[in-house]
Amino acid sequence: MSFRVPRVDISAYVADGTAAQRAAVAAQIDQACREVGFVQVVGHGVPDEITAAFVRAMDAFFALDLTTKKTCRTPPSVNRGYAPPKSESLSLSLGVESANRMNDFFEAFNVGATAADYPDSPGLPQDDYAENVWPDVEGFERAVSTYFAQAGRVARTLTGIFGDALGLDPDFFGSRTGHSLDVLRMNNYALPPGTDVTLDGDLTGMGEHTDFGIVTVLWADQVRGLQVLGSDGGWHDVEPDEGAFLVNLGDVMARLTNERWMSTLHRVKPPVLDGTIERRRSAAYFHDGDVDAVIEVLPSCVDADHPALYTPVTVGEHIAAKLQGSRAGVSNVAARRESESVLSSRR
Ligand SMILES: O=C(O)CCC(=O)C(=O)O
Ligand SMILES: [Fe+2]
Repeated sequence: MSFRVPRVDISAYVADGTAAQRAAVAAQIDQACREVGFVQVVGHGVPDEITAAFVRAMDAFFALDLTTKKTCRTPPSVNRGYAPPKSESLSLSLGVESANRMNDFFEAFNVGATAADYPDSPGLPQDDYAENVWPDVEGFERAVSTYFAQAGRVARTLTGIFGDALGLDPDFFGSRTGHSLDVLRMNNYALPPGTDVTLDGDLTGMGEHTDFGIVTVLWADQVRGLQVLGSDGGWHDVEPDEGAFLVNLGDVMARLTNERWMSTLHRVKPPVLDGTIERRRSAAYFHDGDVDAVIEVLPSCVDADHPALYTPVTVGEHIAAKLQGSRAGVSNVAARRESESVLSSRR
């Protein structure tokens, strides 16, 4: 069976679609989430100019010299600012050492929702809703913030569809995402000119991982590199369709649905060309949910044949354990179910 990421047009939810049109979208999303965990989403309504200006801003930042970029670093406990190449190891978010004991070579820049963005939720923990650091790049903050708002709007449209697809109370996601921990991670997979990749062995752009939250809205250029683990046990190259966002579910959805929906393993291995890698960029918007929202298996997803696979956890506890792995290098021992699937994919 060939691997394919289904394509779904969500415009019935972005504009005023009829009930029948929306039901058809929800049914397609349900099928994609059960079978693949990744979806090519079109009809999202994000204007091309906003994405193009965002990508230009991202390029301008990554073009700065390393010393300048490093002035935008934050401590590992704060998921903001610049992460230099090899400072993170995504497979440790699952409690698995990277296959070659090398950290991931991507560099990243993170921005996220701050406490000030949620004036109706006083007293949010400062580390989780930290202030952003902005580089001194003309127009960067405006272009990135504009895109951030659009990607967040798409993520919230998607949770509306998820609620319908799962037959939940219309307020289910709204009441768990009023002060959602949202982060936009801009990724640059590039090596300094002249790096001989054969010396570095089996190079990892970004180690195998599942995303942590509810849903991820990914923009990526069309350079190959992203690979998704199929139900056949093989890794498959996936690129976003022209004008589409690649959307995937994170662990919060696997927990809620008792794995009826999939938080699918993926990794990045940029192609090697003439002894070095071809540069690749992506930007992942993570919509994770409120830090204090309790995530427990939906009663509708449990029966005699499907006992609950997870105990309740707050979004904050879950994300903190994951970030301890990827950003601070402390292997996540709580991710037993996920690490088993990584290890079996290596056999
Ligand atoms: O670069 C990509 O295409 C994927 C990035 C990713 O998986 C992530 O940032 O979590
Ligand atoms: Fe990811």
